[in-house]
Amino acid sequence: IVGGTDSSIGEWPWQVSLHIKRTGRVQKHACGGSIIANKWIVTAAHCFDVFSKPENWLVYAGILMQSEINAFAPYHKVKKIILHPSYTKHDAEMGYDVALFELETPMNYTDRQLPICLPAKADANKIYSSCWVTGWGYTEESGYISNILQKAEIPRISNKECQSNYNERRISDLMTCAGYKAGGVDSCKGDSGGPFACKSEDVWYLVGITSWGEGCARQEQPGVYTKVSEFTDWILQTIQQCKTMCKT
Ligand SMILES: COC(=O)Nc1ccc2c(c1)CCCCCCC[C@H](NC(=O)/C=C/c1cc(Cl)ccc1-n1cnnn1)c1nc-2c(Cl)[nH]1
Repeated sequence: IVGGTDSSIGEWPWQVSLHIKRTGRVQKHACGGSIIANKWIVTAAHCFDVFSKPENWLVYAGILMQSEINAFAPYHKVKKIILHPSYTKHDAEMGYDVALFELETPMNYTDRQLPICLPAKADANKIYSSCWVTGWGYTEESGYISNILQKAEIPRISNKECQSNYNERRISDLMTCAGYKAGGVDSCKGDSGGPFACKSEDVWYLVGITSWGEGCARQEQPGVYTKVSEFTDWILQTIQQCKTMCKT
């Protein structure tokens, strides 16, 4: 996150850090993700373009700092990775950039690890009071992973305005954009897969999944997020849960 500030413990309890572990190599943070059920994480499909085997992934929940991750830190193993069937590999800019992780063991909820609600399809054009991006990604375009989870409030912009900023690409209705005209605040490398969360009447909804952008925090180059309300049906069908949205 560029232009953000440090989060506090339990501020974003749905945020997880997805680590890659390859034999003979040190594991490292690769993507963000969001808890939506005790066995299910939602993230970006492009996170698996390179590392697509479940056994290579470790899920860390309930943490604020990457330095909390050591040999004794608890993590969840991944049983199954489900990519959206319409996602095309190495092409997040075409959309459908959404994937589900099924955990081998269900996590127990604590005040540091809790699910975020999915927006209803009917809420596709809902106006939210405030929207935030969070993640351990680079804090500068050519930077490095942040130790402390960063947060930044970023306003959504219309797809019309977003399309005008990206005229050589197609900003589809399955995407939503966020950014400041002057730039300066944005998601960046290592944040992808993480949440773009918006609050409405004291309930937080997963409105977007961090997907792509042209550089980080550049002016008139907003961040592009998978529009979750367009995928809520697919997500619920895939995790075979009843149709009720979570209501806290
Ligand atoms: C110490 O550990 C590390 O440094 N880890 C580690 C650190 C970093 C990375 C990895 C590992 C690779 C993950 C591979 C799959 C993921 C590949 C794509 C991914 N993209 C993003 O996270 C965000 C993009 C993005 C999103 C929005 Cl909304 C706006 C602007 C964006 N940017 C445009 N240019 N930069 N950002 C990425 N992630 C990384 C890079 Cl490098 N690129």
